[in-house]
Amino acid sequence: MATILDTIVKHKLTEIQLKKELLPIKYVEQSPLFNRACFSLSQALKKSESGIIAEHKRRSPSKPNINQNLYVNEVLVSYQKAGACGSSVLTDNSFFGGSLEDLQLARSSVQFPLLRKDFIIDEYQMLEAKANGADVILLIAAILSPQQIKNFALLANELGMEVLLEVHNTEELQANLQAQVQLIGVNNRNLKTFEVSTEISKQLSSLIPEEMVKISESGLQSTSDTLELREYGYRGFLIGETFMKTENPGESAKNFIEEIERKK
Ligand SMILES: O=P(O)(O)OC[C@@H](O)[C@@H](O)c1c[nH]c2ccccc12
Repeated sequence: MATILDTIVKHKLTEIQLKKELLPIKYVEQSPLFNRACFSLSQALKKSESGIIAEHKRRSPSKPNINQNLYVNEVLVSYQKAGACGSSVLTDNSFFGGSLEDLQLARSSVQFPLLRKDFIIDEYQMLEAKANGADVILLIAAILSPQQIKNFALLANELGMEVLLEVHNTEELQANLQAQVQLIGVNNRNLKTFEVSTEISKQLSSLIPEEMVKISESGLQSTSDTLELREYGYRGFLIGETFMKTENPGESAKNFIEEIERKK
């Protein structure tokens, strides 16, 4: 049976073909944002006590309505004020209700690292990420070959962006230890079944090379989750729904970060 990931990737392929016809790469590279210097998420996380990367996410395949009533620029400004290290902005439209315009609006609102959260399967999307304001791109091991990950990571680094490589099991991690990536994210959510458990972050932590910043992604609901994972070497915590499902995500992020600082 086709999983949701297969469906998303299939859809992306068509979408990218169309985009390449509408806007060839040479025009993407002419964006005023294309040559700017990027913010470093890995540096921000290393310096931070809380390590929170706060995500803007309206909906997802498993949650059709997280929060559709907010303005991305307002959410992002409040995340930065709350003391987040950076933000992740969903740019997939069909399955998550985001867009590249969201990323651009985010870029014009804040001065901290932005991750383009999408399903990257083609170099075109990396150029597009840079041209629309991203500092970091996500590469998902479950949908790419180790060779693609190596090549994509090199290109992203050449463009001045950092790479967050997302894995969900030992095989995906071990197959990609050669890639030049700055950040490794362990997704606590199995994208094939939607099950969530922080156990996977704990299990994989000791297999991640020291020089890569460890990030635990998804399903994090409380400060005790992040404080416990810090003991396993995690320095970054990617949180979407816990903040976005509230009326004021920035306020939720602020309370979360203040609580971490109090407990430490
Ligand atoms: O909303 P959560 O459970 O806090 O999760 C955030 C983030 O980790 C999640 O949105 C995510 C992780 N990897 C992805 C890949 C694609 C789309 C989304 C994601």
